[in-house]
Amino acid sequence: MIDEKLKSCQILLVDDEQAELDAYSLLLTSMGFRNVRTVNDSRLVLATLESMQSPVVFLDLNMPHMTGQEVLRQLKVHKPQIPVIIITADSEIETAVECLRLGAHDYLVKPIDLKMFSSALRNALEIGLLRNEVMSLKGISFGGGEFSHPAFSKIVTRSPIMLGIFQYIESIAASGLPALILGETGSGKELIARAIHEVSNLPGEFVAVDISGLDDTLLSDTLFGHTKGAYTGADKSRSGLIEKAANGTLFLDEIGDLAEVSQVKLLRLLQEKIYYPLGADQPKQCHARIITAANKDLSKLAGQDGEFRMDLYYRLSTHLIRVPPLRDRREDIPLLVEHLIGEAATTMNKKVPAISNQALARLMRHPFWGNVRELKAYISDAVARCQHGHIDENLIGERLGGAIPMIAETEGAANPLESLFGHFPTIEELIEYAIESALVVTDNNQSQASRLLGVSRQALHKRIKKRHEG
Ligand SMILES: Nc1ncnc2c1ncn2[C@@H]1O[C@H](COP(=O)(O)OP(=O)(O)OP(=O)(O)O)[C@@H](O)[C@H]1O
Repeated sequence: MIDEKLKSCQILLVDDEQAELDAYSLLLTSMGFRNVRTVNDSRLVLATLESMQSPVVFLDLNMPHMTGQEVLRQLKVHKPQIPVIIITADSEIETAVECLRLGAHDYLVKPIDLKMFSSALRNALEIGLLRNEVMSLKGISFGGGEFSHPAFSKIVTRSPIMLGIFQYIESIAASGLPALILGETGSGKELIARAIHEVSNLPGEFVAVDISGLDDTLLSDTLFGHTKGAYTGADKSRSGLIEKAANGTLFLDEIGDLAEVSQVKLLRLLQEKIYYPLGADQPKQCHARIITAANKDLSKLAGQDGEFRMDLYYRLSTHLIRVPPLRDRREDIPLLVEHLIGEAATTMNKKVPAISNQALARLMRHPFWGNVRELKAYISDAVARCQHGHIDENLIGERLGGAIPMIAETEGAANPLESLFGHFPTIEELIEYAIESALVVTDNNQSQASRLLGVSRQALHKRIKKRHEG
């Protein structure tokens, strides 16, 4: 029997399978528990716990993104007072026992025996309450969502998803295994990669390389280096970026553009940790951690389209981070605006201007297809042009004028496209409009605009040239 006081305690169920979460929720509700919450993405556990009072956590072991073990390690650092009950399959008992060593309160083997379930839960609830009483008597508090590592101070955010990513970074930083960062252009993937490097405390350098537009020979030369005489003009041997990143991190951006033959070389590098400089017979050892990023959904490219090798995708995405676009974390916009105004004013040696509420509201409604980079361009422009220490709506509106409006701004029209063009546009007009908007969003950077449009830099350049000629 579980007494009424305990039934008002909070319980968090963590499992990637919704059916399991539903079944345990139902069981707990039928036992009289009134405060049951569920999380199906293990990266969000810490963020969810921020708003819970002395809960007990039921944790599945086998989950994507972060395993139960990784979550447990994180909880033991940030919320050591919370009792965690591991739910495990028969085949995972060894791992469950390891979890007990890491500080889990108990474990239950599937299929769950109701009596065992009830007694483990009562025990955990009592322990949890006791720990909280002791902590409040001693005036101790844990957590609070603080990320003290200086690496995180460069990433301005208060989005729970981004804070969940910080927690994830803390737990994977030390593993040294490859990480793949997916997200739209300008969303902060490189900042995240740098944060992983810094939190890892590796002695070597962080070396970033944008591999889009590099053919296989150029890529091999850049990463692997060459021996003297490897090709005409190679009059000196040169070590590649893998060597430069030794004991540090090699960050390969735009990995989705990697040619098929280069994909094979990268796979070998990840599997065997060796590579051959151009012209060399002897392999060299790779001592760098590999982090990659893409603004295309590589899992789709690897899946349906087969453009990207599935085996390589799995290797690269041992740790996987999806950075949300800015329009899905609008709560970050005011913070970023304030930060970017300060940064721009300092660079331009100007007094930090204030921004009007209307100007901010205008930014809050904007879709930001170019994400933080686009916001940064608007703010730098506004700071440069503002005259009396004040950024008003006009200053922002002039810049946003040429960009794609949110669908909500065209509400009321029979069709948003008709309202935008004054008639239903042809495909050609839509393409022209998309190109123009991408150039506005990226501040006329053709390389970034081509990424935004999903075409090669050469294709965009050709199109713009044709337009000028015509
Ligand atoms: N959360 C943030 N806080 C502060 N600055 C940010 C943030 N996110 C991005 N930025 C800034 O926006 C710009 C773009 O960020 P970054 O280069 O990391 O994006 P990206 O996703 O790697 O872009 P791309 O896909 O084009 O390579 C940089 O100047 C970066 O400093």
